Amino acid sequence: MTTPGSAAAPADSPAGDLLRPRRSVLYMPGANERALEKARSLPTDALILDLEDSVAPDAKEDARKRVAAAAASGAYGHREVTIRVNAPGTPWHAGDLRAAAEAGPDAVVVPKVDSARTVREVAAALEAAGAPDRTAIWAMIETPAAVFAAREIAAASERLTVLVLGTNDLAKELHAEHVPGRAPLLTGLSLVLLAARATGRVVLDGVYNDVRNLEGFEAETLQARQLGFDGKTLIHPGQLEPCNRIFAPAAEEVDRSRRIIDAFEEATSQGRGVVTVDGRMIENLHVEQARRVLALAAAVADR
Ligand SMILES: CC(C)(COP(=O)(O)OP(=O)(O)OC[C@H]1O[C@@H](n2cnc3c(N)ncnc32)[C@H](O)[C@@H]1OP(=O)(O)O)[C@@H](O)C(=O)NCCC(=O)NCCSC(=O)C[C@H](O)C(=O)O
Ligand SMILES: [Mg+2]
Repeated sequence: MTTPGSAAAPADSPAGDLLRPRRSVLYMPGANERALEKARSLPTDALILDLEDSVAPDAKEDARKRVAAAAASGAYGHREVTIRVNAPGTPWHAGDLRAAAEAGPDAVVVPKVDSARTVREVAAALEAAGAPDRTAIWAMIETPAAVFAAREIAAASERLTVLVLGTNDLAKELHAEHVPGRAPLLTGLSLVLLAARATGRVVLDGVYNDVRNLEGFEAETLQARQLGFDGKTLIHPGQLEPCNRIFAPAAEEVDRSRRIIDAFEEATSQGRGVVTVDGRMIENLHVEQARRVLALAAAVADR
């Protein structure tokens, strides 16, 4: 499978779809009609219509109907629309999967996945319920067992395209604290990133809970980009602008990428395999990185 974001992946292949920008991925409570309505005009790359933690048990059935109708409505334009079902083992899981299969969202987000077997069971349930081929599985990695099994989880099904960190649950399971810099979570974040890259999957960072603290949010989002995440999951519209900005290639990065490609092409035409740009060594691997930046910038510009 081609690495996500590889400029070489054809646009109409499954790997090509992995180039789709997923800088910002906004959760919204499935029972909140106002939020479902508002999302139609928000500048988010993707939406997670939530049936799990943000919906009270008494509201689950009603939320399922609202979310299925929203996902089937076609009202969200370029935004990728996903449904987060309740976790395997809960009374709502099977019904949520059937409703999602019928609605045909871009993806079904499965929380508390802890093994490859769970992914295979979800894939089989979606098949049995007649889900369209285009409906992918996004697996949430939010337990220590899932972190250790992340590579097998990622490779368990062709439908599985994205790993999503559940950092609130992971911190809870670890008995860890949420601190600036996220030292207690870094091992887990890195293992999931490695699993995603080893299997050619997209990987999204977890949420930042302090919705009024934009300075803290920006610092964490920058860290996520530097670590290698493709985007971040969000809980409030106020987090969209900084997240989209931080995860999009900056103008200087695009300019430098063009210069790297031009300089390397000129060097190879003269029989050289290495060159410097702005005083730094450039080899073919840097050209591949530069092509990926340009492909991502073009995909973002299409928005
Ligand atoms: C966090 C919130 C409860 C804050 O709500 P509130 O204080 O009411 O926000 P505002 O008054 O600032 O809202 C301003 C307007 O924006 C709309 N809004 C707010 N949030 C959203 C949203 N997520 N999507 C769409 N629209 C939103 C409000 O309706 C206001 O609109 P208007 O009426 O026009 O003024 C709230 O933001 C919220 O509920 N967020 C989502 C919470 C959620 O989905 N949680 C579950 C997912 S996170 C998770 O589970 C993590 C994972 O599993 C893990 O383990 O880490
Ligand atoms: Mg969670």
